[in-house]
Amino acid sequence: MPIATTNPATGQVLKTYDAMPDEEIDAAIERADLAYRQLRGTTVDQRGRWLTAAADLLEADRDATARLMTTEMGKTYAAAKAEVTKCATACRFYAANAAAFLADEPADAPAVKATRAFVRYQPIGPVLAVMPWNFPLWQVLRFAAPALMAGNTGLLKHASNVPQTALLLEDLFRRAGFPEGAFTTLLVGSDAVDRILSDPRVRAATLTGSERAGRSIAQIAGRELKKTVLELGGSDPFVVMPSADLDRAAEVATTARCQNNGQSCIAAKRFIVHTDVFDAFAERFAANMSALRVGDPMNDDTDVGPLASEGGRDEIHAQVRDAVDRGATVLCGGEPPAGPGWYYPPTVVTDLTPQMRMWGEEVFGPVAGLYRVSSYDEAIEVANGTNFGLGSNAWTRDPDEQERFATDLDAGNVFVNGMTTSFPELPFGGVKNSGYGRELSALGMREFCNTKTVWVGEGAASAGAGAHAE
Ligand SMILES: O=CCCC(=O)O
Repeated sequence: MPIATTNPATGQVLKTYDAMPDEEIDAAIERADLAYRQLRGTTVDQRGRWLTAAADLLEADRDATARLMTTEMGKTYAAAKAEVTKCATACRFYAANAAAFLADEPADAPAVKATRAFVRYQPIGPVLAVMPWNFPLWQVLRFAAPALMAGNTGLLKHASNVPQTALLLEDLFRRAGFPEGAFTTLLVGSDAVDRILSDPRVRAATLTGSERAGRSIAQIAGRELKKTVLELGGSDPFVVMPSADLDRAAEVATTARCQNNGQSCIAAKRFIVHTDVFDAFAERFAANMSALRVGDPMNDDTDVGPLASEGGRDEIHAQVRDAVDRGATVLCGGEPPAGPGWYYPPTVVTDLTPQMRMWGEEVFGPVAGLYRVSSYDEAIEVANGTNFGLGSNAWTRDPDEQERFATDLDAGNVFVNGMTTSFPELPFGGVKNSGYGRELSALGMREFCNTKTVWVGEGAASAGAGAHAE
């Protein structure tokens, strides 16, 4: 895939880049390693000041950054502005909380026959981040903010269709004051990942992307014995039970499916509805989906912009066609409009069967699958019946059912009477083929720390648990 900015609203190639040669990659890794040695010697307060400066810059440059993201991958300008704001919030969150997250944790010293025992969190070095185009700023920031606060450095291999956003990120951290090399964008293709991750100076990798990309990174990291955090695809269930507030559920379902033009790993994709309320929900949902305005992502009144690539648009249309050819029913949408741009209308498909691609595959666009079930158990069976397990949503006003869904849904996130959303305060990640490890919260920061056990016997000097935070 060429490294290029191509406007999905027009199909026009706006800017292309050559991939970095190997010598430049090696030099960047060297700078990242040197910066790590420098950064780990700074205080958490200092790093917090730099990250706060990054938040200030993000807010000051919000509109221009949002325009760039919209131009590169087609999300609506309104969504892009919200993404920038969310990134600034995450930076402030980690600037404020890193000291607590990194503080020594005292353990029960007498139980382990020590005078003192504690856990200390320390950085591990340069981390490779392989990131996707769908939230081109947020996916990177949610790795970079905790990683830099912990004293690690970052090497970014971003998706090839968002090179300018990738370069903006490097510039952001430099302008915020982080040392040269603390965060570097590598304009490279995926063929360079093996070389980068095999370098002994690179200590770990995080990837948000496809299952195929996750397997590839995990293989290299396995060979090199390096830690990985993987956030892969999802085909999130959205279960609606008879006691649900149907108007609200149908409204949130529409947002949950079509957020980011339908291209979110945690978008609700499979709508599993109890037969008692199926028709009422389906009518509301299809009406809401049909009412969404599809068009130029820069227009304020656009709800759904183009898909990020022609291939992505063709893929979801092929999934819909496959379902229809095998007997599914389209309640709305289902045909891409003529004309320039990679648009696809909000679509609802029902009468799905396990033979259809849509049943088990992730659909990465504004296309909803609607499933009828006749009991709680059947809802759980369908909801858990894919290889994915990222987010999940359950709509019920029955407190017992709420409890049961929280336990029974096989996913990294369960949202009851709401849509799956990432928050800096909450861990984020999946199970099954949706990946492993957690981003965000204290857990996300500690994924790339050495969780060091310190045991001190008789006669030791008095450094110790409680205050230390690098
Ligand atoms: O695409 C997956 C992540 C989406 C989010 O964090 O909101």
